[in-house]
Amino acid sequence: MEAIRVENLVKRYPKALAVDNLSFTLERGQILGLLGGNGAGKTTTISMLLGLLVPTSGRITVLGHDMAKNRFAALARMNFSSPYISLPGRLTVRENLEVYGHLYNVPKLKTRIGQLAEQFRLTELLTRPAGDLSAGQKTRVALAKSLLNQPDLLLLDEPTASLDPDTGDYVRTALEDYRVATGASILLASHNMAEVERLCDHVLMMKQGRVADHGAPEDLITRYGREDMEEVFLHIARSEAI
Ligand SMILES: Nc1ncnc2c1ncn2[C@@H]1O[C@H](COP(=O)(O)OP(=O)(O)OP(=O)(O)O)[C@@H](O)[C@H]1O
Repeated sequence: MEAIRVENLVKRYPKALAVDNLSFTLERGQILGLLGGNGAGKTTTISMLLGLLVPTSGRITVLGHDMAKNRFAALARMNFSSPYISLPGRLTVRENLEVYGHLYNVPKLKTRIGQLAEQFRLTELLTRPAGDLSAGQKTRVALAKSLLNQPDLLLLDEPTASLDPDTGDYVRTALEDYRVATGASILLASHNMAEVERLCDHVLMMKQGRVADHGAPEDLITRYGREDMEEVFLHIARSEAI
């Protein structure tokens, strides 16, 4: 059974067809990269996978559950981080993690928060209001929050966009370790092609809401006769074809 199965997914806004008949699967234990230029439909797709947006049509199955009928069963076993969703700013970092921990019914919450604070270098920040943190510090809190319930499926929208190179590298290692330790599946939307090459087993290149191409990063690089995923991305993004 796949972690995610998306079939003929469509999201039509009044003035934009954001997702246009999208189909893909994420195999268990794999990391799938969702790539595409600005406005390609990545965030809209992730929002539908999370049940935050209702699809215009199509079907989403997450961890065996049809999201239209049984999304709470799936949501309990998944989590996400996104720069577009901010944590309550007046609550401290610890209070934020406690609120989410209770929502997810996390056992031994204090210990879990301590582990994640250490892992994401947040220990010194636990008593600070979340709203006062820098962009990179907020990102680390969002990542800690995303692992609170030890999800089987993690949806990450540009997880390292605001991190300095050292912290970005550290976070990528943490995500790899989490996947190896738990067998979790990860969907990763990213504009960082070096990150995609390092982390992703498979990538899906979106353009105007559709799949422009897909494959393992090394296969795409060979197929397009390029040096790296940055070049493959530019080639697909600049070509006329979808
Ligand atoms: N709430 C909304 N209402 C109307 N149109 C929207 C809304 N959200 C997104 N869109 C449109 O849907 C399309 C896809 O946007 P989306 O945010 O999914 O792209 P993206 O691939 O995540 O882009 P980026 O890399 O810039 O974050 C765009 O044309 C955008 O203008």
